[in-house]
Amino acid sequence: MPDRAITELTITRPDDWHLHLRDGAMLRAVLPETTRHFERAIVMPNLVPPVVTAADAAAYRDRIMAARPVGSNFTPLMMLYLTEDTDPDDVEHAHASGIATAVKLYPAGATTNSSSGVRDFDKVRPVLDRMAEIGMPLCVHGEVTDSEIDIFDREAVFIDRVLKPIRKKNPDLRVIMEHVTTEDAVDYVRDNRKNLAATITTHHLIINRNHVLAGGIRPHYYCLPVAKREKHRVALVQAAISGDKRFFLGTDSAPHTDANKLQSCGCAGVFSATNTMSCLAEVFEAAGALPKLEAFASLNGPAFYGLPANTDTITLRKGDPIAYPDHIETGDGPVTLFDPGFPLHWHIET
Ligand SMILES: NC(=O)N[C@@H](CC(=O)O)C(=O)O
Ligand SMILES: [Zn+2]
Ligand SMILES: [Zn+2]
Repeated sequence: MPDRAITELTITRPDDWHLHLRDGAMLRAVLPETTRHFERAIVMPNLVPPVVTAADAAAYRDRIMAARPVGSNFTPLMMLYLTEDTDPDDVEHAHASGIATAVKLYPAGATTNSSSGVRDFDKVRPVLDRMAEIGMPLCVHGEVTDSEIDIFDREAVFIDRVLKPIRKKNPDLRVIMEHVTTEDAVDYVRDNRKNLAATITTHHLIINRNHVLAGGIRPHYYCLPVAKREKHRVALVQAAISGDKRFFLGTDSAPHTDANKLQSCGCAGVFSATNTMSCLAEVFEAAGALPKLEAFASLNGPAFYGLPANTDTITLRKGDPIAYPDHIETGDGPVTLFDPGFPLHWHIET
């Protein structure tokens, strides 16, 4: 039953546990879209070249801080991009000095700018062992890259072939499966109580693969992992609204210019920073779960990362449909905003 009776909701200010801010002109254009509603975000390290060392992360953090809008208290939480050459001592230094919050595992070739990622998972074992020892979380893009595995099966196969062996060898490692898209991933996280959590994106709560492919190809809905069947979207919504502490928001807002999206081989990524909170309010309202939005967007993430929840709040108020822009301008060209396909009535007051 939808929550029609609730028209106003005040929640702890949310955080985004999976965000792409890019760099340079794109960073300057997209950062205010996140800082308007969010207090903190885990910033993905897949720049070109990637953010690999503690020094890279410190320099990138400085560039983000310098790009913050005037008056913003936004805190970027930095992440190191795991390569086969990553030095465990540098990772420990980044963690101990507060420069980096987590490490990101991209299987080589799995997604945008992942060519420096991991091919041989045994080569990164010393880093993973050290992370388990010091309590530093590992975030994973959970898709295998083998060309013979169907793209719709790559997440489920990754769980069996890569994630299970890593977690078996390293049960103390805290792992976050990023942007889960399948019932299989939801079940795997639910069945494994210890040291495992998952982020869910806004768009995967709203679109299934028909939205991408039926009645014409929709490049702005193309992202990785690619949206799956409707039953998987429903499983993601159930996980998000459950209040289960192991599921939390990571928007995976991933800006690409329209020029890079709209071509014969277009980039993967959905840009949703601007309207994410309004979209989520619609999803939770439709599911009769508005009171669970705070756990998903503001409480479960910091709890898993061992950080305090924010002390500030935002208020969501239901009103006339909001006229969000269909794109934002950046120095690199326009970036199209995620279109949920339904009107957004929830205004965000900060
Ligand atoms: N999700 C995406 O489709 N794209 C992300 C990369 C990622 O998170 O896998 C990007 O950097 O553009
Ligand atoms: Zn990813
Ligand atoms: Zn991402």
